[in-house]
Formats: sequence, C-alpha cells, structure tokens
Amino acid sequence: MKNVLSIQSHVVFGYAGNKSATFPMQLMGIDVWALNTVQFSNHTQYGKWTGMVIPKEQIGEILRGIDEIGELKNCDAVVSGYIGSAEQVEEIVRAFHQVKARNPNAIYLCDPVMGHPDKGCIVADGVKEGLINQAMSEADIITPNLVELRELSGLPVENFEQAVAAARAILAKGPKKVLVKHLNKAGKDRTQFEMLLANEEGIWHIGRPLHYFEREPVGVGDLTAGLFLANKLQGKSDIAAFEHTANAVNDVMQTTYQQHSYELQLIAARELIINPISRYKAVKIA
Ligand SMILES: Nc1ncnc2c1ncn2[C@@H]1O[C@H](COP(=O)(O)OP(=O)(O)O)[C@@H](O)[C@H]1O
Ligand SMILES: Cc1ncc(COP(=O)(O)O)c(C=O)c1O
Ligand SMILES: [Mg+2]
Repeated sequence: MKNVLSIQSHVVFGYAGNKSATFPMQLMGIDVWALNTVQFSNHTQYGKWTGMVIPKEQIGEILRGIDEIGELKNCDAVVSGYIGSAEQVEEIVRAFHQVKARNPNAIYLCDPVMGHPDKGCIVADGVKEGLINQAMSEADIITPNLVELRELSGLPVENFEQAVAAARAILAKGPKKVLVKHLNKAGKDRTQFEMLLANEEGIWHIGRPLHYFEREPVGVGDLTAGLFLANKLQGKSDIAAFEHTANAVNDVMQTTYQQHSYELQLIAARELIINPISRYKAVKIA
C-alpha cells in the first residue's frame, strides 16, 4: 500500500481541498494521511465561510508525531494544495524535507492553488510568492491552471503556443512533470475542456467536453492533482496516469452536471472514478 501525506484545506460542508482529493485517492487504493491547512465551513467561492487557519506550528508537530511512531519512512509522497497562510508554505517544504530524510524515494506534488479574484477563490496574502519562490523548485510534479501557469513561469500565456512555452519554462525550474489542469483561454478549441502534460520526453494534450454549468463546481483542481498522483504511485506511465485522470474527472463532472449540483458529486461517481466510462486519449503534440 502506498501512503500520501496530503496537506490541503478541509471543508466541513461540500468538496474542496482534502475533501475533494482524499476519497478519490483512497478509491485508487492509496492510503491518505490528511493534514488540514484550514478548517472552513465551506469553500471560499460561496463568498462567506466560518472556521480557522490551522496554526503553522501544527504541520511540524504532526510530522514529529508520525516520525516518533516510526511511520514517516512509509510516506511515499507529499501533496500540497490550498494553503492557509504564507508561513505554512515554509512548513510544508520543511515537512517534505523531513519525509525525504526518512524515505529518499518520496516525491512531492505541488498543486499551486493561488487566489483567483474573478472566480472568488480567496487565498491568503504571500501564499502565491511562497509557491513561486519556495515550493516550485522542490516539486517533482506541479499542476497549475492557466493563472498559476502564468505566475509560475513569469511568462505571458494568451494562446496555446505560449502555454507550451510556459510549461517548458517551469520544467527548467525543477519540476519533472507539469500537468496543466485547465488550459482555459489558452487552449486550442473553445468548445473543449483542455489539459496539457509536459515532461522531459515531450508534451501531450487532452481535450474533453465542456459542460455549461450555472455555477462551475470548485475542487476540480484538487481532484485532478490527487488522481494524477494516485495513478503515478500505482506505477502507471505519465500518459496512462494523464488519461485516467482526465477521464475520471470528466465522469465526475458529467455526474455533477446531470445532478444539477454545485458541489462535486464524488460519492455518486465513485465507481466511475475507479473505472471511467470516458475514453479520451492523450495526443503528443511536441
Ligand atoms: N468539463 C467541464 N466543463 C465545464 N467546466 C468544467 C469542466 N471541468 C472542469 N470545469 C470547471 O473549470 C474550472 C477550472 O478552474 P481553474 O481555476 O481553471 O482550474 P482548477 O479548478 O483546476 O484550479 C472549474 O471551475 C471547474 O468547475
Ligand atoms: C477552501 C478551498 N480549498 C481549495 C480550493 C481550490 O479549489 P480548486 O480545486 O477549484 O482550485 C478552494 C477554492 O476556492 C477553496 O476555497
Ligand atoms: Mg485550483
């Protein structure tokens, strides 16, 4: 059994952060050690929420506790997602170093969740800078959306060619794989939901159908990052992991759409996450 330390938000109601990533990773046969960066009533795109940011010391404290029972060496990967404060970024990087000290083969997937004022995704000041300056170079895998692709690469990304160049620029900064969760306006085709995968061997693209939601569900990025990591830990190739991730997420989106739900329908789609019906294929474009 592979074990993932998943450092993300917790929402009591609904699905985002660890609530969006943990169950799907478990369905994929991965044991998830969920460490929460915040505990909120609901995700921030409702515009209001209650709850608290977990004090940054807790990250080191929890790592120490796991180490003291001799289990840290069994951690195969760390994933970080929605981060509650700028100070937590440093603690997360330190946590990964502690894991690496006990298991040199452990990998780090950084889902660089940044604020997105237009969408209503609120992230604390300084987190973006921490992700760019401290976390990115440590990550084996990084999973930006379009806004995050621009910020991490420092390049303009207005079209597909620029998105490819930005993904390559990030590869030069340390990460071995860049999964662009959503190309958005920098895609090839406005009628599709498109993703990109860049590694040292090339660049692959997947397009899948766009659903016209009244309000787009939150937590899709967290689901995407979690599934890609789970697939990799199960020993799949990058392309097979990319295809399973895109197809499982598409089936979750379709289920959510059919149920007219604003919250991701992960439980209803549980069997589809394991065995997606969708069969979209990755196409090598460079
Ligand atoms: N097939 C789809 N059709 C329409 N919208 C989708 C589809 N899949 C995902 N989405 C929406 O696209 C948005 C992607 O948001 P974005 O900020 O670009 O990336 P992420 O959620 O990956 O961080 C989300 O709001 C999600 O609900
Ligand atoms: C509490 C919380 N966690 C995580 C996220 C990230 O969600 P997504 O996967 O849609 O980027 C958000 C976005 O608003 C959020 O409010
Ligand atoms: Mg996101």
